[in-house]
Amino acid sequence: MSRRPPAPAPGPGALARVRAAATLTARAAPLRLTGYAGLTLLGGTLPVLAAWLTKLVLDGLVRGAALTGLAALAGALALAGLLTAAVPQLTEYLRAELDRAAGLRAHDRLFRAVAGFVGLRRFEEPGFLDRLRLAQQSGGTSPMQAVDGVLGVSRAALTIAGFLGSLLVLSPPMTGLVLVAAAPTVIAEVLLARRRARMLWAIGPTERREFFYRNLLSTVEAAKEIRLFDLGRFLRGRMLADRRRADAARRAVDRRELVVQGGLGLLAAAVSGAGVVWAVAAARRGALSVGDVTVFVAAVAGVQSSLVTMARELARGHQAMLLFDHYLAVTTAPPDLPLAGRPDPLPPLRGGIELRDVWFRYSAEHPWVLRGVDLRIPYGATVALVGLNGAGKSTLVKLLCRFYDPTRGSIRWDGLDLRRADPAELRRRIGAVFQDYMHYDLTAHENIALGDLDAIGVRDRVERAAARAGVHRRLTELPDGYDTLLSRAFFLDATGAPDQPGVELSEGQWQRLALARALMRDRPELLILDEPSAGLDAEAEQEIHRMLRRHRAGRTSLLVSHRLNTVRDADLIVVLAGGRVIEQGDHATLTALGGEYARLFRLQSTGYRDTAPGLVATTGEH
Ligand SMILES: Nc1ncnc2c1ncn2[C@@H]1O[C@H](COP(=O)(O)OP(=O)(O)OP(=O)(O)O)[C@@H](O)[C@H]1O
Repeated sequence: MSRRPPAPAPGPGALARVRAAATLTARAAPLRLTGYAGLTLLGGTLPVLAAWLTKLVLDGLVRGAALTGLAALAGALALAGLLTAAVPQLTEYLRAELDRAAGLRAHDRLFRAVAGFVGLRRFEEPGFLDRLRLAQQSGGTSPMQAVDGVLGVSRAALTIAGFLGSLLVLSPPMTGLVLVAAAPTVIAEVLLARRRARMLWAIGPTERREFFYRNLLSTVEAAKEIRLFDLGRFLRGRMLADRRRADAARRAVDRRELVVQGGLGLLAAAVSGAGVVWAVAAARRGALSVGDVTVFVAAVAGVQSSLVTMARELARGHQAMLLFDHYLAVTTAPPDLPLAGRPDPLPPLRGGIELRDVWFRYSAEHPWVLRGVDLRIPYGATVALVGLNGAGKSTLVKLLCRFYDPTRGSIRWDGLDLRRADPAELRRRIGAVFQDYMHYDLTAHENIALGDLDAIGVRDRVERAAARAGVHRRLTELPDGYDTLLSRAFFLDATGAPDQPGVELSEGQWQRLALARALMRDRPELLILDEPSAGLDAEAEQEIHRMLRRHRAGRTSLLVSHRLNTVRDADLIVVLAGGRVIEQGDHATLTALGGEYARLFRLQSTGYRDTAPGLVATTGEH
């Protein structure tokens, strides 16, 4: 927490938030909410009813009232006792049920909202990620807590109103004293809740970092390097430092609560002690009956405890509201890309894709990555994009998929600016394999079928894609063939089968699987292959490129690769440097030109021919 994060943007007003939480809960389980609200409010009236019935019984006994009257009162008192015992149990059950229903709905909405961001920008904003973390943590419980807060306050208000009425009858000055003594509690609890919510927001980044260090400990990917470089102690130190910083912030709020709530508790005890002394003295003088004393004692205790409950419910509700605010901010966030109100239909690709003076940077604080790129990917042609690390190749791929819009300039699909197109429609027309592809902890079949969900149950389409990517045989050799779970983290069957752990593939095999996933779309109008063979052995690389050449024939495709021998037969090779296209042409033209491409190609082919150590066969750092 070296730097205080920016305060969260103000959310909707308190009433609007309560309404949103109540609507979400009511839509999740309307009947259960009605039952819960009814029982909660009934619970608020029962203590007052019991106190008055006790008073009437005692006064009746002292007066020597008739047996039938007394019996009726005693029966009513017993019934109130029964209800007092049963209502909390029922309320608790309904609360748990409502909590589950509202939690399910809230998580579903959150998942849909996050999956619905069409671009990637939100996932790179630290402030938004903090909100998302808080929304994920509290999203399932905060709507219910907010509703609970409102109902808790209403129940306490009912009890207070009942007892205050009783107190007013017995002693107006004492009523005022009890109220004055309770006011600071209400104010303090609300202020404490605000402070706690602000503290939770402030330690968000620290906790996120701590989670990162903690998570490293359990990931296979990090395990090798942690051991090799002996990073365990270093990472533990970092993790503990972050944990301690977050704990210190929590402790400071806990201590403040201890002091404030302890002091207020003592004040309340003093007031109620004074009240009891006054009531006993008044009864001794004959100003109060025995029943009056019992009602008075119950009323002072009832008002005080209900005021404390009300203050706590207010505070908890307030805290839940602030957390719910993060949930609302995520679920109602505006689109991360400006979407056309009525997108133009994307025409079938016939002419080609054109980048016109495309400038791009990831944000106003970041440097320009692309600086006026002009490029044409003609229909039916294979265009290869080459350049040093950091030249902007993957960024250009992301713009083509419309994960971002160009900062300036435009990308045109047969003349249509991609900003005017529906991103989902665009992505349906594209087949792509990215440099940083995913490993899904799912079966081999599912890992491939995700490329076209319509084929999730169609075995032969999945097998055809796997065969094209050269991984079919390996998959049939797995213990359960295509149904083998590709994971070391989970077991196949959530209900058991602990003797069937998953299988882990080699990186090259995973890459083929990612390629098979991309090839599930039978006839993509644009095929994007960003380093599709980086993890493959030389033989596999040749084989994959031979297959891809066949697959690409007559299709529009963009191939990004550092291995220049795999791009030499592309129709057009484009060299990117410093965010601009510096050369383009086919292999023969570019080698004859003797520029950057020729230099890189020579460097790589010399690396293969020369046996002298020290010669590097990669394109190096930009
Ligand atoms: N999400 C991001 N936010 C900010 N900067 C980024 C982001 N992604 C990439 N960059 C920056 O953009 C520049 C271009 O990155 P890009 O990944 O497009 O290069 P590349 O040509 O694909 O490199 P490589 O050959 O290493 O894959 C780099 O300087 C990188 O630091």
